[in-house]
Amino acid sequence: MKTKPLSQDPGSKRYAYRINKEENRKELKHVKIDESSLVQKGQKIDLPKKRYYRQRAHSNPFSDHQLEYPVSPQEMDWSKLYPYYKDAETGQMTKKVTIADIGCGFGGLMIDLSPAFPETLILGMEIRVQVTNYVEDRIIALRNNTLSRHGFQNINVLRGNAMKFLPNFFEKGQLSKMFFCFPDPHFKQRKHKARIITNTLLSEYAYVLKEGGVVYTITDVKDLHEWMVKHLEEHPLFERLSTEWENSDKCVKIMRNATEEGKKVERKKGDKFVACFRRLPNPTIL
Ligand SMILES: C[S@@+](CC[C@H](N)C(=O)[O-])C[C@H]1O[C@@H](n2cnc3c(N)ncnc32)[C@H](O)[C@@H]1O
Repeated sequence: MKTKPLSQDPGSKRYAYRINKEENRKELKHVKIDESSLVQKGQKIDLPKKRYYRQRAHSNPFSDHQLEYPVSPQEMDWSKLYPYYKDAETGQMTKKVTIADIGCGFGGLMIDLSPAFPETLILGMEIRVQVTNYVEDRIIALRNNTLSRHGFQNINVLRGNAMKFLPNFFEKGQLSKMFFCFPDPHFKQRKHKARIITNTLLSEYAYVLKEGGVVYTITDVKDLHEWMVKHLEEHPLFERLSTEWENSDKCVKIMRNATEEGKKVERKKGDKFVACFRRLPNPTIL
């Protein structure tokens, strides 16, 4: 007889934990947590525990996942993700997302970028369901636990496939920074097409990035680093930034140490290869 995975077995601890967190998430995901909300009154929300959100290491970016996405950026209701930035009178957002962490994993980068860019909206996009749920729960807890100083209102996560739907979420030239931290290496040659940096995808990234915007990449896999550098260098709308630039940029510093994968590499004393590229101006068409 086939046994149910732990996450679906009503008797398991993980099942109970997930149900409990899901109810909390449903209630708090889209609300502006403020002094009047129930969770206030000095109550802290525990940070989520990763072990209850386990799922497969990879999700096929070519599968037809059941993903929600807007038909165009104008249809996207950002106030659900950043309720703090919705103008109460006009109902309009006061800011747009300008930093994206592509394949954000467990969200460590956003959490460190949040106080470094307190006036900027930052979005993580992640394809795996349970990992996205973890980041949502982490942000709910952090927002609640730093209520008095309005902490972490400027970050959030979306479940989405960045290889398919970025132009549905972002207008042309909307982003100023895109991060690709420790992307899945897809080692085998026949899997290279699943890498998140390819010629075609770079044109989409160039579309959503503003002129002068920056693509940040970091990986511990030398072959992937060389692949990303090669494709970015070959693309007419990107130019590599110097090592001096990298050493003086605060995001590079954060990116080296903030992400969960980066911390793993650090513990194993592995290499970290960094490459950053500036989005060049569009050529004038004569
Ligand atoms: C190796 S992990 C790195 C996570 C994080 N950036 C870090 O450094 O800790 C790569 C992540 O990218 C996500 N991912 C892969 N392809 C994706 C896609 N097409 N769209 C969104 N996320 C994707 C994976 O689910 C995984 O969580």
